[in-house]
Amino acid sequence: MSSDKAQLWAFAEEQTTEDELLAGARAAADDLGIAATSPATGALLRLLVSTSRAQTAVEVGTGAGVSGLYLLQGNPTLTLTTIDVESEAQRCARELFARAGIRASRTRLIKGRSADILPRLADRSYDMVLVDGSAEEAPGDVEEALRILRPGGLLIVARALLDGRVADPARREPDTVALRGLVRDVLERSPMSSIVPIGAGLLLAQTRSE
Ligand SMILES: C[S@@+](CC[C@H](N)C(=O)[O-])C[C@H]1O[C@@H](n2cnc3c(N)ncnc32)[C@H](O)[C@@H]1O
Repeated sequence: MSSDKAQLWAFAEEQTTEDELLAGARAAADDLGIAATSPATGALLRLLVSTSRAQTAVEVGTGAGVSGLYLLQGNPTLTLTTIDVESEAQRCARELFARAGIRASRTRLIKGRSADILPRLADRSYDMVLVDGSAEEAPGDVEEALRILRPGGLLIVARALLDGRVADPARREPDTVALRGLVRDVLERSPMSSIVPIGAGLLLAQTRSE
């Protein structure tokens, strides 16, 4: 990355200030070895929920709840279904949502692997799906996300550029290869799509309206 680009990226990341709740959740994620959504990415997620007036969202990768709280802040009537394999992470997220004053009825935390849980969710039922679990499982998660999204719904893949690795053709690790293929595939398939180099990269695609 040129130093100009690095400076731009750092500037964008520094513009979002987080309150004590989010800062505490970020520290809890850190203690668990979980990379929480960056502040600038969180702010964009919140804005996307708000502007799209999403009512129903699904998240793969609850972590300690950082991205979930940003989503929930975007619309006071949003309900969030969030999936993670780690019960300790979900315990932190549940506490965070309670401390933030989120009514329990607005969240459904499901412990399990995305490949087992997503197939149980109904077709064409959700306004937004955020995929932020394992990079190698992201292609399968995206297929399920496209099935459960309603027409005109929004698919978001976090960490889609794995920081800079996806953009570097010399990098051939399995997770890098999986995400490189996924980014290309989603951008080709969806006329309403974009890759945003914020945080570790955010891939956005709107499903076709009917
Ligand atoms: C990058 S962290 C998510 C961070 C979270 N979205 C945030 O911003 O705070 C990835 C999370 O996905 C979970 N995970 C990884 N693979 C998964 C899978 N296949 N199904 C469900 N959860 C998974 C991990 O346990 C971890 O908590």
